[in-house]
Amino acid sequence: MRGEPGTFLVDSASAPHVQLDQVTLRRGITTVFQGLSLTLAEPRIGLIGDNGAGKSSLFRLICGLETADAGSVAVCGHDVRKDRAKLPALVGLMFQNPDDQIIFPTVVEELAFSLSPSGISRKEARARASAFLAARGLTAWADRAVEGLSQGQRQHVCLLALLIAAPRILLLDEPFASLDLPGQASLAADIDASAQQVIVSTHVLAHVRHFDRVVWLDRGAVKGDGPGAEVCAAYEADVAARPRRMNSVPAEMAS
Ligand SMILES: Nc1ncnc2c1ncn2[C@@H]1O[C@H](COP(=O)(O)OP(=O)(O)OP(=O)(O)O)[C@@H](O)[C@H]1O
Repeated sequence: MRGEPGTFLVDSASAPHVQLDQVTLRRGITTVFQGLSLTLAEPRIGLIGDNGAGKSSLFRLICGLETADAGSVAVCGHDVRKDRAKLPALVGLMFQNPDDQIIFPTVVEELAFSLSPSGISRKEARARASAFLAARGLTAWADRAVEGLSQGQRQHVCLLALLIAAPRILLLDEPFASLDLPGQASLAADIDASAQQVIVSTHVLAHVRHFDRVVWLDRGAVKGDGPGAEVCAAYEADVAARPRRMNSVPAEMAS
């Protein structure tokens, strides 16, 4: 159900949703968003766009890691600036780089830490983390040193840490990037099966083409917004029509 361009009307106040109202965000000398308004309420949403379009910045705003210079960001009706204590139960981010997320030396400790906002004891958290790994056939991972895992395995740990915390909204920032094919299939199944709202940023359109909604960001603005098949096709056509880059310098840096 659509309202103004780029916005959706939320059917139920209790459904997980994110609302940005006239958001301006500057990072360093870059204005990433200027007056961006967006309502994200569908259960599965893809986020696509060129390098530097603002996908990670949008996620950082939603989970309170960045503060808007103007405008407001609300998650499930809670202003992210004012209701910070409520955020862990509402929204979680799987970082693009696992090393930005993982802080504990072993897998089980990292997962147990994800449960700390729930207020349970460390012992109970560790027991639940162990049981969670066992239920997924990953008992052998529990005491493994995170630094001894591959990049893709660390990315998997980040996903597990998010799943065990079970916030109402999962933000996955290029989650497929380092995964092998079985890992990608497993993650896609996890996303499909998730009871939570899942918003996925990716450069691999096959992972979001079937979503009911995909948002295409272009230099901080919404350039396409609608069914995944349509928006992905429009983005591909746009890319195909551009002059081919002579080297790998991003367009924003080439001018
Ligand atoms: N730490 C930072 N300090 C200053 N500017 C930043 C920082 N991180 C990103 N930016 C700028 O913010 C803009 C948006 O970057 P962002 O990382 O959100 O894009 P993205 O769409 O996630 O890109 P990618 O697909 O490469 O991950 C870019 O112009 C980038 O140069």
